Amino acid sequence: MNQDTLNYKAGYIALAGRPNVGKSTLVNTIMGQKIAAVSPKPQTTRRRQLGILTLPQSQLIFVDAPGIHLQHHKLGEALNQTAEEIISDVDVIAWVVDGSAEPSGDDLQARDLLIQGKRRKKLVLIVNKIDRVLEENRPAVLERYQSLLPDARPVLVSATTKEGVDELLAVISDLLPVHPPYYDEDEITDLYEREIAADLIREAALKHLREEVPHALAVRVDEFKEREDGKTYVAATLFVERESQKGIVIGQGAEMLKRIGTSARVEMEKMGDRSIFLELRVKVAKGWRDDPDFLRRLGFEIKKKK
Ligand SMILES: Nc1nc2c(ncn2[C@@H]2O[C@H](COP(=O)(O)OP(=O)(O)OP(=O)(O)O)[C@@H](O)[C@H]2O)c(=O)[nH]1
Repeated sequence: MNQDTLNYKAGYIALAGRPNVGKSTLVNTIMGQKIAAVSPKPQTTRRRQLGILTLPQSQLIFVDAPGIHLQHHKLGEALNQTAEEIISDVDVIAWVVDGSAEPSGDDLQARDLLIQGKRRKKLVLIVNKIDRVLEENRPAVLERYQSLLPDARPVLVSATTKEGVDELLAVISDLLPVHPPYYDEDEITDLYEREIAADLIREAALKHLREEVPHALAVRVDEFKEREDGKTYVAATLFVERESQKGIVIGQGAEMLKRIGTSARVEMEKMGDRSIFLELRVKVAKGWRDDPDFLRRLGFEIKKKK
């Protein structure tokens, strides 16, 4: 074993914060490709998202914890529970906040959840969106958030301009335990392809449907396989709660579903650099948001790290 292998660091990092602070955008920036669903609407991240960054000296496994929020549905509970469980199972917890906004009640709620599960965890404070903050105001913004989590190592970043992102990676790498890499570089793509496909389809649906159905929509990827003609065949089901929503998702003459399919396919092709044949269908699953079995099947469960 050479020196490098002995000092290699690897670990899990939870990105936690209220919805819309830019967690998904940050993961995408760090990974340099589209991994997590990004949308201007809050609460797009419905389940555990992973981006794994393998550097020469460290492997950073990002867990994009769901936006922590209160909701009456069981889905809300599942989201909060997921966040808690993720946090108890990581090496570093990063509290992501929006530096262009004042700290809000939701921020504090997210922070309290982090502190609760803190036990021996390393903390990082990621103040995002600093491209929207004037240079001279940045120290004050940093101080305001830092006073809310004084034990954390603070970093100012912009997920959109990439400012501060290298420093962030250095700070996190520094906090990780010495550990061999958890994943081979090749393994990473296969592992998450289906999940990424489901997210891209969901994202496309949210984009086209606007306010009409979003929260009642779940996506399951049923098939994902390479075909002999070189295309990748992907079949997925969009679940809605009511017949009327099914009609909206399909649209007149299946126009809406076609539009969703095209957008999703384009994004999937961009990401994977290959041709995709995408088949979508829509099904009604009444009350799926309150059905624990359904939620579990869609991936709202915690896989323990290996
Ligand atoms: N100006 C600016 N906008 C950003 C930055 N990071 C994210 N955004 C925008 O903020 C909005 C929310 O970003 P997301 O990445 O979807 O937020 P999120 O925290 O993952 O939200 P959920 O998925 O709902 O938990 C999007 O419109 C992003 O384009 C940033 O550094 N600067």
